[in-house]
Amino acid sequence: MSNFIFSSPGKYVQGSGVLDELGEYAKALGGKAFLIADDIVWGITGDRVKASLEKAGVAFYYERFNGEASGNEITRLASQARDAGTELVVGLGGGKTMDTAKAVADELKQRVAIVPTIASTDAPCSALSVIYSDDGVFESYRFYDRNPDLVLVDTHICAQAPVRLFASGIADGLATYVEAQAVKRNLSLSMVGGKPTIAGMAIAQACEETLLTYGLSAYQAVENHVVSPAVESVVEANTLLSGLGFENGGLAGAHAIHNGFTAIQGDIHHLTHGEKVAYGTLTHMVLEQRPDEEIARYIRFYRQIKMPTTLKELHLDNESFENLVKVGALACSEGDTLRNLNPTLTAEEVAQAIVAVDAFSKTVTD
Ligand SMILES: NC(=O)c1ccc[n+]([C@@H]2O[C@H](COP(=O)([O-])OP(=O)(O)OC[C@H]3O[C@@H](n4cnc5c(N)ncnc54)[C@H](O)[C@@H]3O)[C@@H](O)[C@H]2O)c1
Ligand SMILES: [Zn+2]
Repeated sequence: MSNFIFSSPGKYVQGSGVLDELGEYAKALGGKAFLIADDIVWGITGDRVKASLEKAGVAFYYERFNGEASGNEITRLASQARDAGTELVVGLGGGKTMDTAKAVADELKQRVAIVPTIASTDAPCSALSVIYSDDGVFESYRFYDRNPDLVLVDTHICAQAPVRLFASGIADGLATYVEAQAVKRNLSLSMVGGKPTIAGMAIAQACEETLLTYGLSAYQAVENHVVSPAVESVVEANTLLSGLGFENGGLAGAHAIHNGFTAIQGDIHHLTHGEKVAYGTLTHMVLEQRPDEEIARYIRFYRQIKMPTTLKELHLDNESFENLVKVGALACSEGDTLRNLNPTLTAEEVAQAIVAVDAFSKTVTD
């Protein structure tokens, strides 16, 4: 018998302007920080990060993130950090930067602080990284003993980012309760290797409720680059509730199908994690035969926040059925979570559900 397990980050701090407090919070984790960010993110945050760390007396070394959470990039950065003699890893940016920072900290057995600059995924709080090849094909999940020691989210910065990334975070968050329910129903295990706790399921449910209640007005506020109370709630749902919810509730079809999409070459590569997860969630719902009206509700909501609900919007309308079976095959692979939805599913059945989502979506009226 497995145990009930709940795992979470050491500290979560969210607020408008909170980036200026990074130094104060980081000080408790180490005296010399290794900072990872790409050029865009460093351009947005660099000066404030440096000022805040200097003020708190935390020394630092900055290294540019090259863009992919791959084994080679992790090895390169870990070796830089070793040479620089730093004690703490700080990852600033989107999901790939955070996943890389967590892996680098794991290589070095050091503490890690995560500073999301977009509310685009539920990567910040989790004790795992999604690892890709240098070319961006999904390879594996890498699990850690502990969650990040600190997650610090500046809501003002997240609201300045493109609204598409914010909507992608909402879509990633909407998958959380759908998948956790499948895990629970199938008596499967969560991402922390335990049976889902009441806490884990309640958080996943609160995530869905928050997003469906405030998601649209928050989307409109971020489109205008302002922070409203709804934006604060949705940033928390995208980041904390979704993160705790998926990890402690578990993943199933939506994310396995998202991972499957990386098997296809072409324009789908330019879509965000959340956009692919949105379609994966609808496919998951078709596979578990949710009532039409429930699926239609999700389709209408995704449309309002401009997430894809058709194969055309996924740039897969010209793809052969054979290639969709390849997506299904990758989703069905041993290391992935489709079995938590239904262990008997085949690659063909997944491909058919992908087509069925498109057919149904075209008939749903606003
Ligand atoms: N480890 C986990 O638990 C977990 C969970 C969900 C997703 N993921 C992973 O996260 C990755 C996707 O993350 P993502 O969608 O954030 O994309 P990303 O990390 O690939 O890219 C984010 C992009 O947004 C830019 N950006 C960041 N902040 C910005 C800002 N404030 N303004 C303008 N641009 C900004 C960055 O420069 C970058 O180009 C995938 O690899 C996925 O597998 C991991
Ligand atoms: Zn996700």
